[in-house]
Formats: sequence, structure tokens, C-alpha cells
Amino acid sequence: MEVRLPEPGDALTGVEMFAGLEPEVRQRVIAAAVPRTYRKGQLLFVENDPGESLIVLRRGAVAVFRTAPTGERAVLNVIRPPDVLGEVSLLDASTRSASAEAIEDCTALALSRGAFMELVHSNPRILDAVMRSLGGLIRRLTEQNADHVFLDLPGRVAKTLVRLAGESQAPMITIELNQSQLAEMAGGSRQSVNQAIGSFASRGWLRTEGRRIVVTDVAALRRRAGMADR
Ligand SMILES: Nc1ncnc2c1ncn2[C@@H]1O[C@@H]2COP(=O)(O)O[C@H]2[C@H]1O
Repeated sequence: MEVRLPEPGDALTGVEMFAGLEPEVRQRVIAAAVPRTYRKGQLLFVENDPGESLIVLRRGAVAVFRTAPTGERAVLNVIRPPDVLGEVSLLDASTRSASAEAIEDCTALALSRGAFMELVHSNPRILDAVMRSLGGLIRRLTEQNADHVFLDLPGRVAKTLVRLAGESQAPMITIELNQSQLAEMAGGSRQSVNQAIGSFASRGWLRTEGRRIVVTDVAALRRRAGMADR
């Protein structure tokens, strides 16, 4: 009879920011964190809310976005486990730099600013991971700025799809995103994003299935986005 052993790991498994912690410190972090659940469509927080906690996403997906005075949204990123969000306002002791909405049902752990700061002061090695995470955010912002200057809209749509496809080497990659969400991420009107998607579909690089996009040729999208071959 097959005996199933429990999966190794805990609620922080895979979370880079906490990777270097001693097991007992990890357990203290987990004990101090508050479990949260968010339904699809629920806001986790809104831009300019006080930054009270670091959120470790365990399941689901969250869109980080800014809203223009006209109500138009620009999606800055889609966060998936084991990523964290909410680190910026914790570190500069300010308000939320963007809003966040669950785009799938989510479970998460929320670590209060006080608990996070105590952790940093008693385990300064954690600052290596914090700096890496901030470095990653700055790098992403630099790249997004350059894309807005150097890429046309179809190029930005292609790049957004490549980023969402992640590291997967599968021949077909399903992206759970409708075309308005894609337009909010690529920074274009829905109509022009639809045109770009239609043109990619006619070349056989992807197909749309209701509210999802199935990418069938990542290499072609990478070339259209001016990215190096893998
Ligand atoms: N441009 C961005 N790209 C990716 N994530 C971001 C961006 N801006 C803000 N965030 C994340 O969204 C969070 C919004 O709240 P915070 O400012 O606390 O912390 C922020 C980061 O975790």
C-alpha cells in the first residue's frame, strides 16, 4: 500500500523574502500573521490607504492598479503566489502606492507593519531579500518605462502576454485574463488591444477562448516584443 507522507514546507514555502530565516523564526512569523481570504472582485486595499501590512499571497491572483481621475485603470502587475505585496508602504512608512483587487478567489497571510519591522530588526539578513525585491520592482518600472517609449501597442501586448506566460515551456499556455484586463496592462484602448490580439490570432500565435487567451507560439510573441530568443 502506498504511504503518503505530508508535503514538506509551511505557509511561507517559496516566499523569497522569508527564505533565509531559521525554522523557529519562520514559525514565529507564521504565528504572528493573520490568515485572510478575498473573493474574486474584492479589493484588498485602495491607493492612499494607510500601509498596515505585508500580504503574502498563498492562492489566487491579485491585480495591482492605479486609477485615473476619469476612472480608467492601468494595471501595473498581476501578483501570483508565492509573491508578496504591500512592501512599498511598509518600507517608506507611507500610504499604499497603488490599489489591489483579487482577480481570482485568494487566500493570503497578512503580517502587520509592527511584526514585519520587528522581524527586520531582529533578523537583519532579511534585508538582503527586501533589497532584492525592491531592486526587482525598480528594474520592472525601468523596463515598463522603456516599453512605453520604444514599443508600439502590439509590441506591448505581445510583451505583456510573454510576461504572463512566465517561465512555462509548455506548447500551449492558458492565460486567465480577458481583453479589457489585457488592455489595462498593456496601456492601450480595448479596441486597439482587440485588433492586436486578432492579428496575433490570424498568424496562429494564440487563440481566444471566452475570458482566456491560449498562447500557442511564445517565441513569435517574444520576437514581436523585441525580446531575445530563449
Ligand atoms: N509598478 C508596480 N509594479 C508592481 N507592483 C507594484 C507596483 N507599484 C506598486 N506595486 C505593489 O503594489 C503595492 C501597493 O501597496 P504598497 O505601496 O504598500 O506596495 C505596493 C507593491 O507591493
